[in-house]
Amino acid sequence: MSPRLPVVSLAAPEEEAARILHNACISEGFFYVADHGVPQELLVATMAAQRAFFALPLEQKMRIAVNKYYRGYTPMAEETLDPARSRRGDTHEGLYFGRHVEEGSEEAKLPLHGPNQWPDEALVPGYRAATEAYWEAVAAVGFRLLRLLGLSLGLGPDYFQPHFTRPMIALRPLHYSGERSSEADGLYAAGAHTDYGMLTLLATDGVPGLQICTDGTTWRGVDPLPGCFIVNLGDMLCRWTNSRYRSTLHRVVNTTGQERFSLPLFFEPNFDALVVALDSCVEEGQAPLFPPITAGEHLLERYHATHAGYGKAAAEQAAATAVP
Ligand SMILES: O=C(O)CCC(=O)C(=O)O
Ligand SMILES: [Fe+2]
Repeated sequence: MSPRLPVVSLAAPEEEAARILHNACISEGFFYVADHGVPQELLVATMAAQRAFFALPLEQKMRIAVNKYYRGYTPMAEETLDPARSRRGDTHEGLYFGRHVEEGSEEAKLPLHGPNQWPDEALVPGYRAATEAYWEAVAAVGFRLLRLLGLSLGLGPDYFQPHFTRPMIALRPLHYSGERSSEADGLYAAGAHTDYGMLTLLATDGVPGLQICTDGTTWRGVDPLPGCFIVNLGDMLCRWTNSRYRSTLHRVVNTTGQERFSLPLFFEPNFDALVVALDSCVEEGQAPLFPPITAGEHLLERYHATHAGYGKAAAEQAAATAVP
């Protein structure tokens, strides 16, 4: 059995939790978060709502197909997370929900910002209420982790806060089909990838499938730990820390023939947050490994590379916001 990932308890004193977090971030880049305060009933209700939504006929789901703000439904195989190794799209469908941004507002001119699309209340009663409550509760856990991240880097608990005043937090309920993955056929539930952003907070329905690769060669399964989130770092935090903190390669492989549901929440900064290597992470006399980039540009680049439907939506949005 592979050694268990580190556990960061949010009930521990912050300095102690930050130490454990630091060690996890420089080694596995994946860890569990315990004592997070999100009620189990809320998780259960949100999972049940997703099951009900994904069970709808495709035609109903397509009524809220992903829009130019990148909110809404993405059908099976729309995403290919590892185009180099995949021969078909990944065997999952999903939904994107972000922070609500009013249509026509200044903020809605930014790519990825706009109103969410919700399924018809009559078709999936309680869906919106559960999903919104879950979004809020898990985003709050993200803010707790943000304090610990600042502390873990010796920058103080409030260091990252100013970059998260209009955050691009996105919840993405996922449904994986029961189709078995096959490396030989280039078929994955979710192809190997690193996450794009800052932090990902994941809850699953307990069906195994998530695997991580920390040494460049071997894959090991990450089992869900009851009552905990699985949290990992994305490339944005890797850039910010000049690769001190790791964004670890992971994938989802269906070895059981069972369907699977998961709820990743991508905890991302403001669109215009400048992601530039922290001085404390760059050796004297050395150049940073990555040029500065805004969080928004970075995310757009990455979404573009993996989503079939996204190029069109992004182009539409860019054309709509272009200054003549
Ligand atoms: O469903 C999972 O276990 C992982 C999903 C994932 O890696 C992602 O959405 O980025
Ligand atoms: Fe991921």
